[in-house]
Amino acid sequence: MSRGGTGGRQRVRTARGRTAASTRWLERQLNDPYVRRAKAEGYRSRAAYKLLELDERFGLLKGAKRVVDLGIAPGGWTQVVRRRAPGARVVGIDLLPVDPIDEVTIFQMDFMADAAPAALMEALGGAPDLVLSDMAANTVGHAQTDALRTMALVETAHLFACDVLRPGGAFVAKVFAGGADSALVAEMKRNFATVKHAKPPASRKGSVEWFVIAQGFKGRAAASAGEAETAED
Ligand SMILES: C[S@@+](CC[C@H](N)C(=O)[O-])C[C@H]1O[C@@H](n2cnc3c(N)ncnc32)[C@H](O)[C@@H]1O
Repeated sequence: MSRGGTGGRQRVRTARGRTAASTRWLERQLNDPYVRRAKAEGYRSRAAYKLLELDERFGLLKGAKRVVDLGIAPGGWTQVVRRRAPGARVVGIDLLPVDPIDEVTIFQMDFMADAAPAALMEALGGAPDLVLSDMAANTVGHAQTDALRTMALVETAHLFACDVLRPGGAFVAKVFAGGADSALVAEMKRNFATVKHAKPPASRKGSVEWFVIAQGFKGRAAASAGEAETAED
């Protein structure tokens, strides 16, 4: 009886906490110029502006013919790709369902599943010029665990990119807490001509989100040589 009573109070407190959090979220949405712009310009998410800004700075989409979008939902980044690289073949994957986007193949699937890379590549029909990853692991509220889970996604996305990109291609991934860890950056530097970190203006100042931009893929031979070296270390 007393346990039930305490649980009841706990539930009320949790529900109140949730209501306060959703009120704050709603206020932030209403005051966010990127949310208003996304609505006016027909983008599904404010995240679209992050890719637009990264593209302005790094010229990622110029001439892109094949693009993979990891963590595509709800589709803002892919809309940017479709507008900036019309005619590009785009495939995307997400745990969540995504409303269809013209001429884009979308898998509702875990990117970490063994079958995911082959499914993406079969639908793409050739080596991509660009692999994008805006994936973020669902947070569990424990900072270290959350960072590790997101880093696992970035590492897997990087391995995938090195397996499939055409030479000269590029890889962009969301990372947390100031950047990719130093071992991963070193690995990327072996595989790409340039590796930079950026925080586009559309990325909320208070968030720990950054992006790593690796351009000029050196080709699978360089990537495999790096793997062999690491195995011998
Ligand atoms: C920030 S959202 C992407 C927003 C998107 N770039 C846009 O512009 O609309 C991150 C997405 O990554 C997805 N995600 C996280 N882990 C994933 C996984 N293992 N496989 C596939 N998608 C994943 C989440 O479901 C979420 O929809």
